[in-house]
Amino acid sequence: MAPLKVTKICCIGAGYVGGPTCAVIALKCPHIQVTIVDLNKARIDAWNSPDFALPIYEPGLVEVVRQARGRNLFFSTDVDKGIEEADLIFVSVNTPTKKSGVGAGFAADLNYVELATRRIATVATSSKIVVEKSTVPCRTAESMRTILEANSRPNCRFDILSNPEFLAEGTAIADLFSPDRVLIGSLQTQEGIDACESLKQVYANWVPPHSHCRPLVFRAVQLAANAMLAQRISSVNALSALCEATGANIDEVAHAIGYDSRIGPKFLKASVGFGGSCFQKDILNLVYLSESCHLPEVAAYWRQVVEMNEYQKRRFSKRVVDTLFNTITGKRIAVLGFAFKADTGDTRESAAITLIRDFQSEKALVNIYDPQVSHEQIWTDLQEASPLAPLNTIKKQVTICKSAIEACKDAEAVVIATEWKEFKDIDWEAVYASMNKPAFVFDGRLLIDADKLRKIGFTVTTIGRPSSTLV
Ligand SMILES: NC(=O)c1ccc[n+]([C@@H]2O[C@H](COP(=O)([O-])OP(=O)(O)OC[C@H]3O[C@@H](n4cnc5c(N)ncnc54)[C@H](O)[C@@H]3O)[C@@H](O)[C@H]2O)c1
Ligand SMILES: O=c1ccn([C@@H]2O[C@H](COP(=O)(O)OP(=O)(O)O[C@H]3O[C@H](CO)[C@@H](O)[C@H](O)[C@H]3O)[C@@H](O)[C@H]2O)c(=O)[nH]1
Repeated sequence: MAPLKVTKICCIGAGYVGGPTCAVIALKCPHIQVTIVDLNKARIDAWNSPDFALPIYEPGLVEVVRQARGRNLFFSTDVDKGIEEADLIFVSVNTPTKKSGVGAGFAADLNYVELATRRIATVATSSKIVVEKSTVPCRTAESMRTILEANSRPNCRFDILSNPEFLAEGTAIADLFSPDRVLIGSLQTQEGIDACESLKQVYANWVPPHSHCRPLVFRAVQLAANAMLAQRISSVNALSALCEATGANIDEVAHAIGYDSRIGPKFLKASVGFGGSCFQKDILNLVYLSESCHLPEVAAYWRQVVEMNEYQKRRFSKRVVDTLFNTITGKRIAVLGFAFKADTGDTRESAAITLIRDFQSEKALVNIYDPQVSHEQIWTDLQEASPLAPLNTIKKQVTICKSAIEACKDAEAVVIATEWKEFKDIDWEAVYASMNKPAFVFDGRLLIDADKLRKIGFTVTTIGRPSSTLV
């Protein structure tokens, strides 16, 4: 039998991966009906909102949804109908770090994957290709297969594929339009190979053959890729501490290192610490996998990447306090940026959350501005970071502002926590005029022209460079 030609796709999970990924599939494959389903009604309503106020901010996403929605792209809370109608189903649900039980704090919580799989088994009355898109540990496909086969109806077969997603937030649409690679894993049976071919044909609508559809040999490849990327940042951040202590400049060091073609120039930007929903979670997962395989030295090696990241955040907060004459009690600090990186509204594991919690515990007053993160999200994150403090108490210390200029007014210090381009172009003369003196700027993202700001009168502290008095 020839491989199935996919005509209807369902994606379970309308989040940062499921939404953009399947919206792009719909755009590029007008002959395929794509339905993205989620249990979260508010999220689906936002995807369907008449004014395209989508639940996710991603450059280029609105344009994609605008073209495909209502044509061959649909968003729905009717999970069962989506499953029933589809011939290929992406499982793109969240896999957060487990909070309790065996592996708490390290292992991935696979409960959402299992629930989605069980739902497919319960609802499906015809054969399906089920694609594991979420980041999951090795052998999850086998578990899914066991659940599906144990519960399937007669004449209903399920072929399971692994197809990890490598998009980065902020550049998701560009990454999806031109992926570096598409990996697909399947059983090496004729049915598995055919299912793989069916998914390949979907991607072949826009991904050039040289970059697509390499067979997946090791499901942990995504954990490995993320661990290597995060390790690069922790390495450069460790060097940034040395640069601050010795009088070197991390940007110059990174630039020089990047000329070595074996190292390359990308992902060498020192920062206040990496964030996002993936790096920490995936490394902790790798630590767990290493420990489960009785490889404690390997586990310790990867754990150190996360510890260095925590150290980097702590070090930065301490530098702010030290520079402001060893106390920030009652002082107003403007934090510019709350998202974990620029061009996203996502705040998961954002370094800004840790910095603000540190400033709060030093009894500072904090003004926050971010161009994309909702106020509601900021309050939720701050409450989660300080669970013992009532929200009202937090609100007495923290103010969310409508612009960077407003946040900086009457502040003693400005802290750049996210590299939003607009912070580069602020009227820094006006900011200086509105601040208390001496006016300090702490650049946690190597974003601003420190010399220009010093000329205006600011005392500038930049990650990976010695303090201004030494420059
Ligand atoms: N965010 C990224 O940049 C990124 C990139 C690559 C891979 N990943 C991986 O992709 C997966 C999804 O990540 P995300 O950031 O999109 O998560 P997310 O939390 O933004 O979205 C997951 C969605 O799944 C929904 N969901 C959970 N269980 C469901 C069920 N049984 N039925 C229907 N809907 C259900 C949730 O309501 C949520 O809206 C994770 O495994 C993650 O590690 C994420
Ligand atoms: O030189 C750098 C590059 C990144 N970062 C920080 O690292 C974090 C992660 O950035 P990035 O990797 O660009 O974003 P993510 O959306 O987390 O994407 C990562 O995680 C995804 C989920 O697994 C993968 O699909 C992507 O390939 C992988 O890059 C952010 O806080 C960045 O600010 C730095 O500090 N310095």
